[in-house]
Amino acid sequence: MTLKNGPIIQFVDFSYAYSGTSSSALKSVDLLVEKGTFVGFTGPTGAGKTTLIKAINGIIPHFEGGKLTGRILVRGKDTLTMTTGQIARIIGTVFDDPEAQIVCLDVEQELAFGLENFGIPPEEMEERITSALAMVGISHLRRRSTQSLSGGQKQRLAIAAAIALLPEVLVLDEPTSELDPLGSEEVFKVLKQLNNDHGITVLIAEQKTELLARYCDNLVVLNQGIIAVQGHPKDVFMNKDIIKMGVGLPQITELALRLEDRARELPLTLEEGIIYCQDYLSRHRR
Ligand SMILES: Nc1ncnc2c1ncn2[C@@H]1O[C@H](COP(=O)(O)OP(=O)(O)OP(=O)(O)O)[C@@H](O)[C@H]1O
Repeated sequence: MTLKNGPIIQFVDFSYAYSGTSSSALKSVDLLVEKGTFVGFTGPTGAGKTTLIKAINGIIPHFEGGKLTGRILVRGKDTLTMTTGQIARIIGTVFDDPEAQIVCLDVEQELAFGLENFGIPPEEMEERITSALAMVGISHLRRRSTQSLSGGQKQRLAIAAAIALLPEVLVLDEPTSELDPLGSEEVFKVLKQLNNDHGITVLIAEQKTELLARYCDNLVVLNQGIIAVQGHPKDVFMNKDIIKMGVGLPQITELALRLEDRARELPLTLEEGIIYCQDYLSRHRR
């Protein structure tokens, strides 16, 4: 397969079992992520999404141990030969539980902490902190104590702390789990903006298929540790197998499938849904 911008992350026949378990959480995963793309990972609970994220940023196997075969290459280099510090220079991570990620007492310190660890000069830190907070819409919280933030605000802070480090790749494990629909949409908008304007490759594990449908260039469905389906969201949601796996379709897509089993082209977004409904009504008007 030829990629316009070349691969940034590559899984080569990668399998992994957590220590003390006999069955593999990921099985023979082959995956090529093109630099600059926005890739979503979804699948039922226990499918291996978190495991895949932890394998990309080196937590697996560097911290988790376990047994693996195959390779993961980041910018062409095997993660086994890199330290987690070296991987973190390329890959920023946001977990679903911001509590586990936030270590400082106030918002500004939280961002400064990562920048100091990366040896960013003080004169550059100010600009990075200001722009990262603005990008996720929490500039007004700069002086607040991290303990006083709501769950959603903490999630935004965790994202700001990751993007302040200007990673080439951002991996996020359900970063909108604490957010309402509007807040979730805003996070995806921010990620898309980072992807478009700064060329940051975004890899996001997420259950909210409406958002994945709207924002991803490529969608990967995991099931029982294997890549069951992957491709453009439109093609992935056309595949009926994913419903059997328990992957929820975007509501508008589900509506179209209920109206006609063989819809010509499935709508994925509200805008496409409106066009689809107008077309459906004109075809079924007596
Ligand atoms: N630390 C661990 N030790 C042993 N087994 C684990 C560990 N973490 C996850 N697993 C197992 O690995 C498999 C994949 O889990 P993983 O958390 O990657 O799935 P997931 O798709 O992220 O699920 P969810 O949507 O529920 O977060 C599951 O069978 C899970 O029970």
